[in-house]
Amino acid sequence: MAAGGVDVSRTRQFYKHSKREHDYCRNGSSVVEVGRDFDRGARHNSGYRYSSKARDSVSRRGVFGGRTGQRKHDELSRVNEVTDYEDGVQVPPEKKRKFSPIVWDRKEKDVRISSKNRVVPVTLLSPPCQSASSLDGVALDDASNVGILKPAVSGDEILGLENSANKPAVADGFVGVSEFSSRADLPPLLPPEQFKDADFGHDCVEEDEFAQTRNITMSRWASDCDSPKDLYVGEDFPDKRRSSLESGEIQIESSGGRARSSGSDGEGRSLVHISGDKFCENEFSDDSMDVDGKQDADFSRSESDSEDSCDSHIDKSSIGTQRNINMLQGCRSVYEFEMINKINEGTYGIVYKAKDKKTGQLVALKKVKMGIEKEGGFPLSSLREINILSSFNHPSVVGVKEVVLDDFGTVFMVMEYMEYDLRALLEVMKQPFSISEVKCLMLQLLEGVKYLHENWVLHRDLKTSNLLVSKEGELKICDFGLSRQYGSPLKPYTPVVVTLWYRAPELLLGTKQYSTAIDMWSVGCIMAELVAKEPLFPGKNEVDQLGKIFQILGAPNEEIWPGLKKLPGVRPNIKQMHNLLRKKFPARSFTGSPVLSNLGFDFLNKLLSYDPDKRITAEAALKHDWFREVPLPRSDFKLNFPVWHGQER
Ligand SMILES: Nc1ncnc2c1ncn2[C@@H]1O[C@H](COP(=O)(O)OP(=O)(O)OP(=O)(O)O)[C@@H](O)[C@H]1O
Repeated sequence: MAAGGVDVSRTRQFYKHSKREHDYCRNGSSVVEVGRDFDRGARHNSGYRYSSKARDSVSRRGVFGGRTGQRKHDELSRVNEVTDYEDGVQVPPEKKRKFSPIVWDRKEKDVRISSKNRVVPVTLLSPPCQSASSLDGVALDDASNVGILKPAVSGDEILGLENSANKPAVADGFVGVSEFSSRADLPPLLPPEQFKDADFGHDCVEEDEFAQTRNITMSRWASDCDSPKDLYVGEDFPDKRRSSLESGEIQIESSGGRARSSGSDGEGRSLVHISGDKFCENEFSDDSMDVDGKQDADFSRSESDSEDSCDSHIDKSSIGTQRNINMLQGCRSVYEFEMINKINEGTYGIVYKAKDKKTGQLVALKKVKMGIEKEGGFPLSSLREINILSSFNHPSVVGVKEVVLDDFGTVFMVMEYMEYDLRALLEVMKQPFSISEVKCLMLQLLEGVKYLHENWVLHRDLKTSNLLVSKEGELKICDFGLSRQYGSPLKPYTPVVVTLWYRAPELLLGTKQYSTAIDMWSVGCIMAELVAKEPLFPGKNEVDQLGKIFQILGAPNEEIWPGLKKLPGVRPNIKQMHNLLRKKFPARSFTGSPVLSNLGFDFLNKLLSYDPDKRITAEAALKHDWFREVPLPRSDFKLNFPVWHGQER
């Protein structure tokens, strides 16, 4: 293990030594670009150019506007629950202080949401410090209609949130927000151990079920203010019930409404606040608009909407380096973009390539699909994604510039446009990536994952189709719909996360207290896929998935994975005891098998360690000697595939 980290500047030096050429680019000629590419130069305008300088500055400056390493250390060391790392593996779960970049404020503010026919009072927790108070957000009313909040100026606000129908309250989907009729109804906080032996499965309640209130909150990500007092959500905080909330979780007030278990009629009031700015009055009567069809290749409409900005009241100096600076420039209309083509469709959104008519910049517009979660309405996973992405600023995390709306209230996330995703790329490539290219991609991925984990976010759905790549060879993590913040001590979360093929064994075995190691397992699966050009564990269901893992890595036992027998999940009947990973990735091959050097194999093994506490962390992974041996990470990595049309993609 190297003593120092492989930071990007060093990596770039490594790259320079690499002479290997792309061996796959010439094979991509059958793919034809159909979409119009208006402004290639503008691709990175809102994002972050992949330069060593810029990357260094991001890693040096810390993440949320000036939290220093020392400070972090002090805060962490104030408690006796610190996760430590030795030789890059997580030392068994000592506890660390819950410390999350999002802290929900505690002072309540009465706010009313203006509905077409009524004004709904909701409780808005005021931001912890001044800079955050100038921020707006997207909100849901009790009918799960989305609105964009006006900046708070007094305790008695009227917010422009149209409430068109008395639909059931916020969908939970993966998020599973608890609702209670009032604060007084809140059940007592259950300690995690009471959940330990609970059943789980597809009905398993998500972490938010353990949240006790539904309060509108303000993201701390919107603020530079990070006094330790603000950050503590633990014993310092008088209201234990609220302190039990996983910090940073989207909290929703539900008063006079229903408890989910009661299944009553959705009279409750709910509001979710995510960072943003600018009050936009919109009608949210129709939750979807067929952009493909009706709007055709242009979102044409009056362009004057975009002029309607509210910059004036924003103290930009207080915003720091966070990405939500873009959201502060006002909520624009989607008609200010010209749609070029559909790129792809996921569970939660349809992604279009579009051009900003004003700037000519290419963007990706992700249209939020309404009503796809259990209770209909605006999906909380999308709120979560917007909240997280608009707060993050890292070259390896896809940038969200702003949120725009159409006339029907459909929400679109405006993201920086990336030409490829890794899954699609692997499918069309005839040859696998070279090792130096894999290293280049892995370094970028690990930097992004390290950034997320340092900021207390688990992605929970890392996979090749959620890794976007630009023609310049930049990799960016996308799709934060399943991601969530975590804290310490760990709380029980649903194990039903992460796409099956990339799901860690502890999740498959039903653990509810998991941490960053689950993402690292996914990173291991991704690395194997990049090297071999095919998924490592393509299971058909959860038992089959575990079987595939056991067949290659050998069935785990208590010796290599202490605590294994306590995990509740079903084990496939596989007696294979030997680790056959080396056979799959030999040091040399004459048969075309993907090869890995000893260091490469050691690295992959550490990513795919059964025991999550021994699994390598992102930080340690970046320091692994594999990145320092020849072939070095490629410095001039570019992709020459034509950008294929959405339909083909
Ligand atoms: N910024 C972007 N630039 C270009 N393509 C993108 C961008 N964001 C997403 N895509 C494409 O759209 C696809 C779906 O995006 P995304 O994963 O964010 O949607 P989703 O609905 O959350 O998907 P999932 O079903 O995996 O949850 C991606 O796999 C990628 O191909």
